[in-house]
Amino acid sequence: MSASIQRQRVCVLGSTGSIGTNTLDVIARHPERYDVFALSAMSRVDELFAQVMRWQPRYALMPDAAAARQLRDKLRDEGSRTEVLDGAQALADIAAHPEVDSVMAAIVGAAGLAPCLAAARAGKRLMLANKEALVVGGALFMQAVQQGGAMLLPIDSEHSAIFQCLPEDRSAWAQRIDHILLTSSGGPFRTRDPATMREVTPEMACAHPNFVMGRKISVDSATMMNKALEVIEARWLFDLKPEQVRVLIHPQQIVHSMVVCRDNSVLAQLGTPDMRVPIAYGLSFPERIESGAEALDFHALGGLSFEPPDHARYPGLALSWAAMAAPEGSTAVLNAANEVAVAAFLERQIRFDQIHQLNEQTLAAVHPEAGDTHSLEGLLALDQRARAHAQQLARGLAP
Ligand SMILES: NC(=O)C1=CN([C@@H]2O[C@H](COP(=O)(O)OP(=O)(O)OC[C@H]3O[C@@H](n4cnc5c(N)ncnc54)[C@H](OP(=O)(O)O)[C@@H]3O)[C@@H](O)[C@H]2O)C=CC1
Ligand SMILES: CC(=O)[C@@H](O)[C@H](O)COP(=O)(O)O
Ligand SMILES: [Mn+2]
Repeated sequence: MSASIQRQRVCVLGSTGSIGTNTLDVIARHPERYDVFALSAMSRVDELFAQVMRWQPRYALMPDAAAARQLRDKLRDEGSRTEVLDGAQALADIAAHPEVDSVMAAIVGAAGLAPCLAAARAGKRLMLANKEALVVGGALFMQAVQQGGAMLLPIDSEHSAIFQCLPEDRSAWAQRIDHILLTSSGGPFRTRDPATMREVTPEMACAHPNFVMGRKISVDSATMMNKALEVIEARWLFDLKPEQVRVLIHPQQIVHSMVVCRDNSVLAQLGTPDMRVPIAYGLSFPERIESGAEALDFHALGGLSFEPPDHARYPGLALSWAAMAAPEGSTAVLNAANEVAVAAFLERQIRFDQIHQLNEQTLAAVHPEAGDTHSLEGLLALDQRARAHAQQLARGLAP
Protein backbone atom coordinates (compact mmCIF):
# COMPACT_ATOMS: atom_id res chain seq x y z
CA MET A 1 0.00 0.00 0.00
CA SER A 2 1.28 3.45 -0.88
CA ALA A 3 2.04 5.67 2.12
CA SER A 4 -0.26 8.38 0.73
CA ILE A 5 -3.44 6.31 1.05
CA GLN A 6 -5.81 7.68 3.65
CA ARG A 7 -7.91 5.43 5.86
CA GLN A 8 -11.61 5.55 5.05
CA ARG A 9 -14.32 5.64 7.70
CA VAL A 10 -17.16 3.62 6.25
CA CYS A 11 -20.84 3.64 7.05
CA VAL A 12 -22.51 0.40 5.90
CA LEU A 13 -26.26 0.89 5.57
CA GLY A 14 -28.02 -2.50 5.38
CA SER A 15 -25.01 -4.26 6.88
CA THR A 16 -26.89 -7.46 7.77
CA GLY A 17 -27.97 -8.14 4.18
CA SER A 18 -26.24 -9.89 1.33
CA ILE A 19 -24.40 -6.79 0.07
CA GLY A 20 -23.74 -5.61 3.62
CA THR A 21 -22.07 -8.86 4.72
CA ASN A 22 -20.06 -9.05 1.49
CA THR A 23 -18.90 -5.48 2.13
CA LEU A 24 -17.70 -6.37 5.61
CA ASP A 25 -15.95 -9.43 4.15
CA VAL A 26 -13.95 -7.18 1.79
CA ILE A 27 -13.27 -4.62 4.53
CA ALA A 28 -11.97 -7.41 6.80
CA ARG A 29 -9.29 -8.17 4.21
CA HIS A 30 -7.92 -4.61 4.44
CA PRO A 31 -7.75 -3.52 8.09
CA GLU A 32 -5.06 -0.99 7.17
CA ARG A 33 -7.48 0.88 4.87
CA TYR A 34 -10.94 0.91 6.44
CA ASP A 35 -12.61 1.71 9.75
CA VAL A 36 -16.24 0.76 10.24
CA PHE A 37 -17.94 3.89 11.57
CA ALA A 38 -21.59 2.81 11.49
CA LEU A 39 -23.69 -0.28 10.76
CA SER A 40 -27.44 -0.55 10.23
CA ALA A 41 -30.22 -3.12 10.01
CA MET A 42 -34.00 -3.20 10.00
CA SER A 43 -35.12 -6.11 12.20
CA ARG A 44 -32.33 -8.67 12.52
CA VAL A 45 -31.13 -7.67 15.98
CA ASP A 46 -28.96 -10.74 16.63
CA GLU A 47 -27.10 -10.36 13.34
CA LEU A 48 -26.44 -6.66 13.94
CA PHE A 49 -25.40 -7.39 17.52
CA ALA A 50 -22.79 -9.89 16.26
CA GLN A 51 -21.51 -7.36 13.71
CA VAL A 52 -21.25 -4.62 16.32
CA MET A 53 -19.30 -6.92 18.65
CA ARG A 54 -16.92 -7.76 15.80
CA TRP A 55 -16.45 -4.23 14.41
CA GLN A 56 -17.06 -1.96 17.41
CA PRO A 57 -18.45 0.90 15.26
CA ARG A 58 -19.18 4.34 16.71
CA TYR A 59 -22.88 3.93 15.82
CA ALA A 60 -25.40 1.15 15.21
CA LEU A 61 -28.64 2.23 13.56
CA MET A 62 -32.08 0.63 13.62
CA PRO A 63 -35.07 2.63 12.30
CA ASP A 64 -37.44 0.65 14.51
CA ALA A 65 -37.39 1.87 18.13
CA ALA A 66 -38.29 -1.51 19.69
CA ALA A 67 -35.57 -3.34 17.74
CA ALA A 68 -33.08 -0.61 18.66
CA ARG A 69 -33.98 -0.99 22.35
CA GLN A 70 -33.31 -4.74 22.20
CA LEU A 71 -29.94 -4.11 20.57
CA ARG A 72 -29.06 -1.41 23.11
CA ASP A 73 -29.84 -3.77 26.01
CA LYS A 74 -27.77 -6.59 24.56
CA LEU A 75 -24.82 -4.30 23.92
CA ARG A 76 -25.03 -2.74 27.37
CA ASP A 77 -24.76 -6.23 28.93
CA GLU A 78 -21.52 -6.69 26.99
CA GLY A 79 -20.11 -3.29 27.98
CA SER A 80 -20.06 -2.13 24.35
CA ARG A 81 -19.32 1.56 23.70
CA THR A 82 -21.29 1.62 20.43
CA GLU A 83 -24.13 4.12 20.50
CA VAL A 84 -27.44 2.79 19.17
CA LEU A 85 -29.62 5.29 17.30
CA ASP A 86 -33.19 4.73 16.17
CA GLY A 87 -35.59 6.39 13.74
CA ALA A 88 -35.29 6.67 9.96
CA GLN A 89 -33.74 10.16 10.28
CA ALA A 90 -30.69 8.64 12.01
CA LEU A 91 -29.79 6.81 8.77
CA ALA A 92 -29.65 10.09 6.86
CA ASP A 93 -27.87 11.91 9.70
CA ILE A 94 -25.09 9.34 9.95
CA ALA A 95 -24.78 8.99 6.16
CA ALA A 96 -23.99 12.72 6.15
CA HIS A 97 -21.89 12.70 9.36
CA PRO A 98 -18.78 14.88 8.95
CA GLU A 99 -16.50 12.05 10.10
CA VAL A 100 -17.84 9.59 7.49
CA ASP A 101 -15.81 9.29 4.28
CA SER A 102 -17.73 6.53 2.49
CA VAL A 103 -21.25 5.18 2.53
CA MET A 104 -22.23 1.73 1.29
CA ALA A 105 -25.91 2.10 0.33
CA ALA A 106 -27.13 -1.49 0.73
CA ILE A 107 -30.63 -0.98 2.10
CA VAL A 108 -33.25 -2.62 -0.10
CA GLY A 109 -36.04 -0.53 -1.60
CA ALA A 110 -37.15 3.10 -1.63
CA ALA A 111 -36.40 3.26 2.11
CA GLY A 112 -32.78 3.84 1.08
CA LEU A 113 -33.47 7.05 -0.83
CA ALA A 114 -33.29 9.53 2.08
CA PRO A 115 -29.87 8.36 3.35
CA CYS A 116 -28.55 8.21 -0.23
CA LEU A 117 -29.61 11.81 -0.84
CA ALA A 118 -28.06 12.86 2.48
CA ALA A 119 -24.75 11.16 1.61
CA ALA A 120 -24.80 12.67 -1.89
CA ARG A 121 -25.49 16.18 -0.60
CA ALA A 122 -22.71 15.80 1.95
CA GLY A 123 -20.24 14.90 -0.79
CA LYS A 124 -19.40 11.36 0.32
CA ARG A 125 -17.95 8.46 -1.61
CA LEU A 126 -21.34 6.88 -2.25
CA MET A 127 -21.26 3.20 -3.18
CA LEU A 128 -24.69 2.49 -4.61
CA ALA A 129 -26.12 -1.03 -4.44
CA ASN A 130 -29.60 0.26 -3.57
CA LYS A 131 -30.82 0.62 -7.18
CA GLU A 132 -34.38 1.47 -6.09
CA ALA A 133 -33.11 4.76 -4.63
CA LEU A 134 -31.99 5.91 -8.08
CA VAL A 135 -35.08 4.52 -9.82
CA VAL A 136 -37.23 6.57 -7.43
CA GLY A 137 -34.94 9.60 -7.05
CA GLY A 138 -33.82 9.97 -10.68
CA ALA A 139 -32.96 13.57 -11.53
CA LEU A 140 -33.11 14.75 -7.89
CA PHE A 141 -30.60 12.08 -6.89
CA MET A 142 -28.16 12.95 -9.70
CA GLN A 143 -28.52 16.65 -8.96
CA ALA A 144 -27.64 15.99 -5.30
CA VAL A 145 -24.54 14.06 -6.38
CA GLN A 146 -23.42 16.89 -8.62
CA GLN A 147 -24.19 19.73 -6.24
CA GLY A 148 -22.74 17.92 -3.23
CA GLY A 149 -19.60 16.88 -5.10
CA ALA A 150 -20.13 13.23 -4.16
CA MET A 151 -18.26 10.39 -5.84
CA LEU A 152 -21.01 8.04 -7.02
CA LEU A 153 -19.72 4.49 -7.53
CA PRO A 154 -21.99 1.79 -8.91
CA ILE A 155 -22.02 -1.49 -6.97
CA ASP A 156 -24.71 -3.31 -8.95
CA SER A 157 -22.57 -5.81 -10.90
CA GLU A 158 -23.75 -4.75 -14.37
CA HIS A 159 -23.27 -1.06 -13.67
CA SER A 160 -19.90 -1.62 -12.09
CA ALA A 161 -18.97 -3.51 -15.26
CA ILE A 162 -20.00 -0.58 -17.46
CA PHE A 163 -18.19 1.83 -15.15
CA GLN A 164 -15.03 -0.31 -15.36
CA CYS A 165 -15.21 -0.19 -19.19
CA LEU A 166 -15.37 3.61 -19.27
CA PRO A 167 -12.59 6.18 -18.81
CA GLU A 168 -12.31 7.97 -15.46
CA ASP A 169 -13.07 11.27 -17.19
CA ARG A 170 -16.88 11.35 -17.27
CA SER A 171 -16.95 14.14 -19.80
CA ALA A 172 -15.67 11.61 -22.38
CA TRP A 173 -18.53 9.13 -21.87
CA ALA A 174 -21.17 10.65 -24.15
CA GLN A 175 -18.79 10.86 -27.07
CA ARG A 176 -17.74 7.21 -26.71
CA ILE A 177 -20.93 5.31 -26.03
CA ASP A 178 -23.29 4.21 -28.76
CA HIS A 179 -25.27 1.98 -26.41
CA ILE A 180 -24.76 -0.37 -23.51
CA LEU A 181 -25.72 -4.02 -23.15
CA LEU A 182 -26.85 -5.02 -19.69
CA THR A 183 -26.48 -8.77 -19.30
CA SER A 184 -28.97 -10.86 -17.35
CA SER A 185 -28.99 -14.44 -16.12
CA GLY A 186 -32.65 -14.74 -17.12
CA GLY A 187 -33.33 -15.91 -13.56
CA PRO A 188 -34.41 -19.34 -12.37
CA PHE A 189 -37.30 -19.65 -14.89
CA ARG A 190 -35.45 -18.99 -18.14
CA THR A 191 -36.45 -22.38 -19.54
CA ARG A 192 -39.56 -23.10 -17.45
CA ASP A 193 -42.83 -23.72 -19.30
CA PRO A 194 -44.55 -20.27 -19.18
CA ALA A 195 -47.92 -21.97 -18.65
CA THR A 196 -46.71 -23.13 -15.21
CA MET A 197 -45.67 -19.70 -13.86
CA ARG A 198 -48.77 -19.52 -11.66
CA GLU A 199 -47.42 -22.48 -9.65
CA VAL A 200 -44.14 -20.80 -8.75
CA THR A 201 -43.49 -20.57 -4.98
CA PRO A 202 -41.33 -17.99 -3.14
CA GLU A 203 -38.71 -20.71 -2.54
CA MET A 204 -38.48 -21.45 -6.28
CA ALA A 205 -38.33 -17.76 -7.19
CA CYS A 206 -35.56 -17.06 -4.67
CA ALA A 207 -33.30 -19.81 -6.06
CA HIS A 208 -31.15 -17.59 -8.29
CA PRO A 209 -28.85 -19.60 -10.61
CA ASN A 210 -25.61 -17.71 -9.84
CA PHE A 211 -25.93 -15.38 -6.82
CA VAL A 212 -27.13 -15.70 -3.22
CA MET A 213 -29.01 -12.43 -2.69
CA GLY A 214 -31.78 -10.96 -0.56
CA ARG A 215 -35.30 -12.22 -1.22
CA LYS A 216 -36.61 -9.05 -2.89
CA ILE A 217 -33.92 -8.82 -5.56
CA SER A 218 -34.09 -12.59 -6.08
CA VAL A 219 -37.79 -12.39 -6.96
CA ASP A 220 -37.01 -9.39 -9.18
CA SER A 221 -34.46 -11.47 -11.05
CA ALA A 222 -37.05 -14.19 -11.59
CA THR A 223 -39.55 -11.72 -13.14
CA MET A 224 -36.73 -9.73 -14.78
CA MET A 225 -38.04 -6.65 -12.98
CA ASN A 226 -34.48 -6.52 -11.63
CA LYS A 227 -33.28 -5.79 -15.16
CA ALA A 228 -36.16 -3.34 -15.67
CA LEU A 229 -34.93 -1.41 -12.61
CA GLU A 230 -31.33 -1.72 -13.78
CA VAL A 231 -32.18 -0.18 -17.18
CA ILE A 232 -33.51 2.90 -15.37
CA GLU A 233 -30.51 2.84 -13.01
CA ALA A 234 -28.14 2.78 -16.01
CA ARG A 235 -29.99 5.62 -17.72
CA TRP A 236 -29.21 7.87 -14.75
CA LEU A 237 -25.74 6.63 -13.84
CA PHE A 238 -24.36 7.01 -17.34
CA ASP A 239 -26.62 9.83 -18.57
CA LEU A 240 -28.05 7.79 -21.46
CA LYS A 241 -31.23 7.98 -23.48
CA PRO A 242 -33.60 5.09 -22.69
CA GLU A 243 -33.00 3.57 -26.15
CA GLN A 244 -29.25 3.48 -25.47
CA VAL A 245 -29.80 0.84 -22.79
CA ARG A 246 -30.37 -2.70 -24.08
CA VAL A 247 -30.63 -6.09 -22.43
CA LEU A 248 -29.07 -9.41 -23.35
CA ILE A 249 -29.57 -12.74 -21.61
CA HIS A 250 -26.30 -14.41 -20.66
CA PRO A 251 -27.05 -17.34 -18.34
CA GLN A 252 -23.46 -17.90 -17.13
CA GLN A 253 -23.06 -14.31 -15.83
CA ILE A 254 -19.36 -14.21 -16.62
CA VAL A 255 -19.64 -11.15 -18.86
CA HIS A 256 -21.12 -8.64 -16.42
CA SER A 257 -22.16 -6.11 -19.10
CA MET A 258 -20.76 -4.36 -22.15
CA VAL A 259 -20.28 -0.96 -23.75
CA VAL A 260 -20.77 -0.73 -27.52
CA CYS A 261 -18.70 2.24 -28.67
CA ARG A 262 -19.45 4.61 -31.56
CA ASP A 263 -16.99 2.67 -33.76
CA ASN A 264 -18.71 -0.65 -32.85
CA SER A 265 -15.82 -1.77 -30.72
CA VAL A 266 -17.29 -3.65 -27.76
CA LEU A 267 -15.79 -3.38 -24.26
CA ALA A 268 -16.74 -5.94 -21.64
CA GLN A 269 -15.87 -6.69 -18.01
CA LEU A 270 -15.60 -10.36 -17.08
CA GLY A 271 -15.16 -12.27 -13.85
CA THR A 272 -16.61 -14.97 -11.64
CA PRO A 273 -20.07 -14.01 -10.36
CA ASP A 274 -19.10 -12.65 -6.95
CA MET A 275 -20.34 -9.32 -5.60
CA ARG A 276 -17.09 -8.79 -3.71
CA VAL A 277 -15.49 -7.67 -7.01
CA PRO A 278 -17.74 -4.62 -7.59
CA ILE A 279 -17.75 -3.92 -3.84
CA ALA A 280 -13.94 -3.95 -3.69
CA TYR A 281 -13.80 -1.67 -6.70
CA GLY A 282 -16.26 0.75 -5.09
CA LEU A 283 -14.22 0.78 -1.90
CA SER A 284 -10.85 1.26 -3.59
CA PHE A 285 -11.55 3.18 -6.84
CA PRO A 286 -9.46 4.31 -8.66
CA GLU A 287 -7.16 1.63 -7.26
CA ARG A 288 -7.85 -2.08 -7.12
CA ILE A 289 -7.58 -4.24 -4.04
CA GLU A 290 -7.89 -7.95 -3.33
CA SER A 291 -11.58 -8.89 -3.16
CA GLY A 292 -11.62 -12.53 -2.10
CA ALA A 293 -13.29 -13.59 -5.37
CA GLU A 294 -11.88 -16.54 -7.30
CA ALA A 295 -10.04 -15.81 -10.51
CA LEU A 296 -11.81 -16.74 -13.71
CA ASP A 297 -10.54 -20.08 -15.07
CA PHE A 298 -10.91 -19.81 -18.85
CA HIS A 299 -9.95 -23.46 -19.33
CA ALA A 300 -12.83 -24.58 -17.14
CA LEU A 301 -15.47 -22.36 -18.77
CA GLY A 302 -18.01 -24.52 -20.57
CA GLY A 303 -18.88 -21.69 -22.97
CA LEU A 304 -20.55 -18.32 -22.99
CA SER A 305 -23.97 -17.95 -24.56
CA PHE A 306 -26.18 -14.94 -25.32
CA GLU A 307 -29.82 -14.67 -26.32
CA PRO A 308 -32.40 -11.89 -26.63
CA PRO A 309 -34.94 -11.61 -23.80
CA ASP A 310 -38.31 -13.20 -24.54
CA HIS A 311 -40.82 -10.44 -23.73
CA ALA A 312 -43.70 -12.91 -23.47
CA ARG A 313 -41.88 -14.79 -20.73
CA TYR A 314 -40.73 -11.57 -19.01
CA PRO A 315 -43.50 -9.00 -19.60
CA GLY A 316 -42.20 -6.78 -16.79
CA LEU A 317 -39.03 -5.87 -18.66
CA ALA A 318 -40.83 -3.57 -21.12
CA LEU A 319 -42.36 -1.60 -18.22
CA SER A 320 -38.94 -0.03 -17.77
CA TRP A 321 -39.06 1.89 -21.05
CA ALA A 322 -42.80 2.51 -20.64
CA ALA A 323 -42.17 4.18 -17.28
CA MET A 324 -39.28 6.24 -18.65
CA ALA A 325 -41.50 7.44 -21.52
CA ALA A 326 -44.36 8.33 -19.15
CA PRO A 327 -44.43 11.56 -17.08
CA GLU A 328 -41.48 12.08 -14.74
CA GLY A 329 -42.08 10.22 -11.50
CA SER A 330 -43.56 7.18 -13.23
CA THR A 331 -40.46 5.12 -12.45
CA ALA A 332 -41.12 5.80 -8.76
CA VAL A 333 -44.68 4.53 -9.26
CA LEU A 334 -43.41 1.38 -10.95
CA ASN A 335 -40.90 0.78 -8.19
CA ALA A 336 -43.49 1.22 -5.43
CA ALA A 337 -45.91 -1.16 -7.16
CA ASN A 338 -43.18 -3.73 -7.55
CA GLU A 339 -42.11 -3.50 -3.90
CA VAL A 340 -45.72 -4.09 -2.84
CA ALA A 341 -46.20 -6.91 -5.36
CA VAL A 342 -43.02 -8.75 -4.37
CA ALA A 343 -43.81 -8.45 -0.66
CA ALA A 344 -47.34 -9.77 -1.31
CA PHE A 345 -45.95 -12.68 -3.33
CA LEU A 346 -43.39 -13.52 -0.62
CA GLU A 347 -46.27 -13.47 1.91
CA ARG A 348 -48.19 -15.83 -0.41
CA GLN A 349 -50.99 -13.27 -0.86
CA ILE A 350 -50.67 -13.12 -4.64
CA ARG A 351 -49.31 -15.51 -7.28
CA PHE A 352 -45.99 -15.06 -9.07
CA ASP A 353 -47.66 -14.24 -12.39
CA GLN A 354 -49.80 -11.60 -10.67
CA ILE A 355 -46.73 -9.47 -9.85
CA HIS A 356 -46.72 -8.15 -13.41
CA GLN A 357 -50.47 -7.57 -13.43
CA LEU A 358 -50.18 -5.45 -10.31
CA ASN A 359 -47.19 -3.47 -11.63
CA GLU A 360 -48.78 -2.77 -15.00
CA GLN A 361 -52.12 -1.70 -13.53
CA THR A 362 -50.55 0.56 -10.91
CA LEU A 363 -48.33 2.24 -13.50
CA ALA A 364 -51.40 2.90 -15.67
CA ALA A 365 -53.51 4.21 -12.80
CA VAL A 366 -51.24 6.39 -10.65
CA HIS A 367 -50.23 9.64 -12.33
CA PRO A 368 -47.42 11.77 -10.92
CA GLU A 369 -48.33 15.40 -10.36
CA ALA A 370 -46.21 18.41 -11.27
CA GLY A 371 -43.60 18.97 -8.59
CA ASP A 372 -43.73 15.41 -7.17
CA THR A 373 -40.17 14.75 -8.29
CA HIS A 374 -38.69 18.05 -7.12
CA SER A 375 -38.14 17.08 -3.51
CA LEU A 376 -37.67 14.04 -1.29
CA GLU A 377 -41.01 14.78 0.36
CA GLY A 378 -42.78 14.90 -3.02
CA LEU A 379 -41.22 11.62 -4.12
CA LEU A 380 -42.11 9.88 -0.85
CA ALA A 381 -45.71 11.11 -1.12
CA LEU A 382 -45.89 9.77 -4.69
CA ASP A 383 -44.37 6.49 -3.50
CA GLN A 384 -47.06 6.26 -0.80
CA ARG A 385 -49.87 6.93 -3.29
CA ALA A 386 -48.59 4.21 -5.59
CA ARG A 387 -48.19 1.78 -2.69
CA ALA A 388 -51.74 2.41 -1.50
CA HIS A 389 -53.06 1.72 -4.99
CA ALA A 390 -51.00 -1.44 -5.39
CA GLN A 391 -52.01 -2.70 -1.96
CA GLN A 392 -55.66 -2.23 -2.82
CA LEU A 393 -55.16 -4.18 -6.04
CA ALA A 394 -53.30 -6.93 -4.17
CA ARG A 395 -56.20 -7.31 -1.74
CA GLY A 396 -58.51 -7.89 -4.69
CA LEU A 397 -56.36 -10.65 -6.18
CA ALA A 398 -56.93 -14.24 -5.16
CA PRO A 399 -53.73 -16.33 -4.86
N1 LIG B 1 -27.53 -9.05 -3.11
C1 LIG B 1 -26.89 -8.76 -4.22
O1 LIG B 1 -26.02 -9.52 -4.67
C2 LIG B 1 -27.21 -7.50 -4.95
C3 LIG B 1 -28.04 -6.53 -4.41
N2 LIG B 1 -28.25 -5.35 -5.05
C4 LIG B 1 -29.11 -4.35 -4.44
O2 LIG B 1 -28.60 -4.03 -3.15
C5 LIG B 1 -29.65 -3.74 -2.25
C6 LIG B 1 -29.56 -4.70 -1.07
O3 LIG B 1 -29.79 -6.01 -1.53
P1 LIG B 1 -29.54 -7.28 -0.60
O4 LIG B 1 -28.29 -7.09 0.18
O5 LIG B 1 -29.66 -8.45 -1.49
O6 LIG B 1 -30.80 -7.21 0.37
P2 LIG B 1 -31.01 -7.93 1.78
O7 LIG B 1 -32.46 -8.13 1.94
O8 LIG B 1 -30.11 -9.10 1.89
O9 LIG B 1 -30.50 -6.83 2.82
C7 LIG B 1 -31.17 -5.62 2.99
C8 LIG B 1 -30.59 -4.83 4.16
O10 LIG B 1 -31.37 -3.66 4.36
C9 LIG B 1 -32.01 -3.68 5.66
N3 LIG B 1 -33.36 -3.15 5.48
C10 LIG B 1 -34.42 -3.78 4.90
N4 LIG B 1 -35.47 -2.97 4.86
C11 LIG B 1 -35.08 -1.78 5.42
C12 LIG B 1 -35.74 -0.55 5.67
N5 LIG B 1 -37.03 -0.35 5.36
N6 LIG B 1 -35.03 0.44 6.28
C13 LIG B 1 -33.75 0.25 6.63
N7 LIG B 1 -33.07 -0.90 6.41
C14 LIG B 1 -33.74 -1.91 5.80
C15 LIG B 1 -31.97 -5.13 6.08
O11 LIG B 1 -32.04 -5.28 7.49
P3 LIG B 1 -32.49 -6.70 8.15
O12 LIG B 1 -31.37 -7.64 7.88
O13 LIG B 1 -32.65 -6.40 9.60
O14 LIG B 1 -33.77 -7.08 7.47
C16 LIG B 1 -30.62 -5.56 5.49
O15 LIG B 1 -29.58 -5.10 6.29
C17 LIG B 1 -30.95 -3.89 -3.06
O16 LIG B 1 -31.35 -2.65 -3.53
C18 LIG B 1 -30.54 -4.79 -4.22
O17 LIG B 1 -31.32 -4.57 -5.36
C19 LIG B 1 -27.67 -5.07 -6.25
C20 LIG B 1 -26.86 -6.00 -6.85
C21 LIG B 1 -26.57 -7.28 -6.26
C1 LIG C 1 -25.39 -9.53 -8.85
C2 LIG C 1 -26.31 -8.54 -9.43
O1 LIG C 1 -25.90 -7.46 -9.82
C3 LIG C 1 -27.71 -8.88 -9.54
O2 LIG C 1 -28.46 -7.79 -10.04
C4 LIG C 1 -27.73 -10.10 -10.41
O3 LIG C 1 -26.92 -9.83 -11.50
C5 LIG C 1 -29.06 -10.50 -10.83
O4 LIG C 1 -28.98 -10.85 -12.14
P1 LIG C 1 -30.23 -11.10 -13.04
O5 LIG C 1 -31.30 -10.15 -12.61
O6 LIG C 1 -29.73 -10.86 -14.39
O7 LIG C 1 -30.62 -12.52 -12.78
MN1 LIG D 1 -27.39 -6.43 -10.99
